[in-house]
Amino acid sequence: MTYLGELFSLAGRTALVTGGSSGIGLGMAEALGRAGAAVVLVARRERELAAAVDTLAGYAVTATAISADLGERADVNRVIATAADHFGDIDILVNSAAVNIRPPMGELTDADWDLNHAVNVTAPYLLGQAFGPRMAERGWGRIINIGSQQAVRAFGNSGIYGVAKAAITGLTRSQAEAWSPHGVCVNTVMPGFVITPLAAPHLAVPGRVEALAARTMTGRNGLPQDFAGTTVFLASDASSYVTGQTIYVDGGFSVH
Ligand SMILES: NC(=O)c1ccc[n+]([C@@H]2O[C@H](COP(=O)([O-])OP(=O)(O)OC[C@H]3O[C@@H](n4cnc5c(N)ncnc54)[C@H](O)[C@@H]3O)[C@@H](O)[C@H]2O)c1
Ligand SMILES: O=C(O)[C@H](O)[C@@H](O)[C@H](O)[C@H](O)CO
Repeated sequence: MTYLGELFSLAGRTALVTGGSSGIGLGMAEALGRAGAAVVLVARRERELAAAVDTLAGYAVTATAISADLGERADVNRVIATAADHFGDIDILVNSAAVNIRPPMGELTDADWDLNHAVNVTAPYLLGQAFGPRMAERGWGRIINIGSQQAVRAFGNSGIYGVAKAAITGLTRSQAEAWSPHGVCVNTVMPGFVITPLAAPHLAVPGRVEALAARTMTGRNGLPQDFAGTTVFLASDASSYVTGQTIYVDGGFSVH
């Protein structure tokens, strides 16, 4: 194998990507698959999942899908119980599924809070609890949790989303402390503003997208493919001494 292959190849690895039917998760799944991993996508809608599997097949990526509502604990448990049936044990876990519930802070309901936490925090926690120890037993693994610049700043009407994203950075550090001694690296990727379906409310506001682009250093908003390199790095042997970290992939948004 070439030097770069030894560092970055994911051949023989299996990755599970939540939110893999759309946006950043789909971009990450494509990157993992094109670097050699077999990919299991988890999201709610079967039609979108099937389309994503087809898209990945176009890049010769081996992929399959599990339809599940990660806000429902029974569904999370089903994912945990069946994930290895497809391509074997999960070596790489990417937690990208999330919801952003946007009423003004004072108008949020208890149900909003519960859903926000179920999808954005509890599901990543439960999946980590299931797969992290198994990776540690096998002596190799990678967990990539998706945070957000909203972990460290208020941003529009999505206050409890920021609470969840701050929790994700803490979860990452605790998982890293627990499993890094056994070859499992755990990191948070922090997007800035990325053009995906989740960002639709911003896209609908005239001038908003341009204003957000101007707040980056690169002068443009993010796209799902901007996460490819960081994802392959964090999923591969190349990152074996990088763990517990909060890694911004945001065109400089967070430091501008
Ligand atoms: N787009 C941005 O600007 C931005 C910025 C910072 C962080 N992020 C984070 O990036 C990640 C991906 O977001 P995106 O922008 O690609 O959004 P997206 O809407 O394109 O994708 C979200 C994915 O999560 C899945 N999902 C949502 N609720 C689910 C549930 N209950 N059960 C199962 N799957 C569910 C959706 O099916 C979809 O596949 C999220 O963690 C998000 O918080 C996005
Ligand atoms: O940090 C973030 O998660 C983003 O900037 C978000 O606010 C999104 O861009 C948008 O709101 C879609 O959720």
